Amino acid sequence: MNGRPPSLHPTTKPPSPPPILKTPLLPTPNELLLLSIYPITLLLGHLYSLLSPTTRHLPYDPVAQSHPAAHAPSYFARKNNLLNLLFVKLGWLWTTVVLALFVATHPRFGVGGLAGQVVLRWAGSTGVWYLVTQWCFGPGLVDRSFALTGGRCQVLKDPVAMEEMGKAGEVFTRVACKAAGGQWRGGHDISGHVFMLVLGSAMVAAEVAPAVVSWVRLVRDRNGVTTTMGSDGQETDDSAVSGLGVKAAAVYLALSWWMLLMTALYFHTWFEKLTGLIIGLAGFWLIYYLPRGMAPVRAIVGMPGL
Ligand SMILES: CCCCC/C=C\C/C=C\C/C=C\C/C=C\CCCC(=O)SCCNC(=O)CCNC(=O)[C@H](O)C(C)(C)COP(=O)(O)OP(=O)(O)OC[C@H]1O[C@@H](n2cnc3c(N)ncnc32)[C@H](O)[C@@H]1OP(=O)(O)O
Repeated sequence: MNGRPPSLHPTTKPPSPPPILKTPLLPTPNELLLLSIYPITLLLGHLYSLLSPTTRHLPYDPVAQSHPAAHAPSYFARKNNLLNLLFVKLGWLWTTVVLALFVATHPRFGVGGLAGQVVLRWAGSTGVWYLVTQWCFGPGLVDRSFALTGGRCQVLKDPVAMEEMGKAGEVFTRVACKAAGGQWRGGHDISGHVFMLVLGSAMVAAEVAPAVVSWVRLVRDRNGVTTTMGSDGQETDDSAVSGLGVKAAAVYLALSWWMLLMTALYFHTWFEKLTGLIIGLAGFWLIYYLPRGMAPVRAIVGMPGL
C-alpha cells in the first residue's frame, strides 16, 4: 500500500484542455493583447466621433477627409496642427531616428551582429512603407487602390486641364493632384496616417520591448535573489532602459498613439481607417512574424530580443 486511497476510476485520465494553436506565425497571447490597442483605439475613437454631440452635427467634407477648418471641433481636428505637420507628415523619418538612437545607445547592441539585423528589419519595414505610401513602380499602393476603386483627380477649376489629364490617361497621386489644384475624389482612400502610425509604432515597440522586459526581470530578481545579469547574460544596469534611445521611443510611441486616436476621432471613414489598420498590421506581420516560421530568413534578419 502506498497510503493513498484507492481510486474509483484508476484508468480515467483528466480531460485534456482544448489544443491551443501554437505557430510562430501568429502572435502570442501577450503580443495579441498589445496589438489589440490599435483596433480598440480606432473603434473607440470612431464611436466617440459618431456619438459625441460636439462632432456629430458638424459638417464633414468626405473629399478632404476632414471637418472643414472653420468647423473643426478641436485643434487636433485641423490638418495644420503642429503634431500632424512636424510628427506624422515626417513620420518615417522620426521612426528611423528613434530606432537609430535606440541601437546607438542601448548596451545590448555593443557586440555581435544584432545591430545589423535591426537595420535589415528596418530596411524591410521601410520598403513596405515606401511601396504603400510613396512609390510602387509608379504611384504607391494607396494611390493605386484609390484609382482602382474609381477615384480620380478632378481639376474642377480648369476644365481644359481636366480634359488634358483624361487624354493623357495619367495616373495621378494624391500629392500630384493637390499640387495641380485638383480634388482627389471618388475612390477608396486608405488612411495613410493609420497605416504608417501602426507599422512604425509596432516596429519600434517590437524592437524596444525586449529591452524593457529584461529590465523588469532584472528589477524583480534584485528584489528577490539578487542578480545583476540581464537576460543575455551580460552585466546590465538601469541605463539599459533609462538611456536616450528608450526615452525617445517612449515619447515616439505616446505621440503615435495620440495621433492615431486623433485620426480615429476626426478623419476618414471607418472603412478607410480599417483598411489602413489591416495593411499596417499585414506589413508588420511580413517583417516580424513571417521570418519566425522560415528558419533561413530568420537566421538572416533575426528576431528582436534574441
Ligand atoms: C536601426 C535603424 C536604421 C538606421 C538607418 C541606418 C542606415 C540607413 C542607411 C542608409 C539610409 C539611406 C537612405 C535613407 C532612406 C530612407 C530614410 C528614411 C525615410 C525618410 O526619412 S523619408 C523623409 C521623411 N518623410 C516621411 O517621413 C514621410 C512620412 N509621411 C507619409 O508617408 C505620409 O504623409 C502619410 C502616409 C503619413 C500620410 O499621407 P497623407 O496625409 O497624404 O494621407 P492620409 O490618408 O493619412 O490623410 C488624408 C488627409 O487627412 C489628414 N489627416 C489624417 N489624419 C490626421 C491627423 N491625425 N491630424 C491631421 N490631419 C490628419 C491628412 O493631413 C490628409 O490631408 P492632406 O492630404 O490635405 O494633407
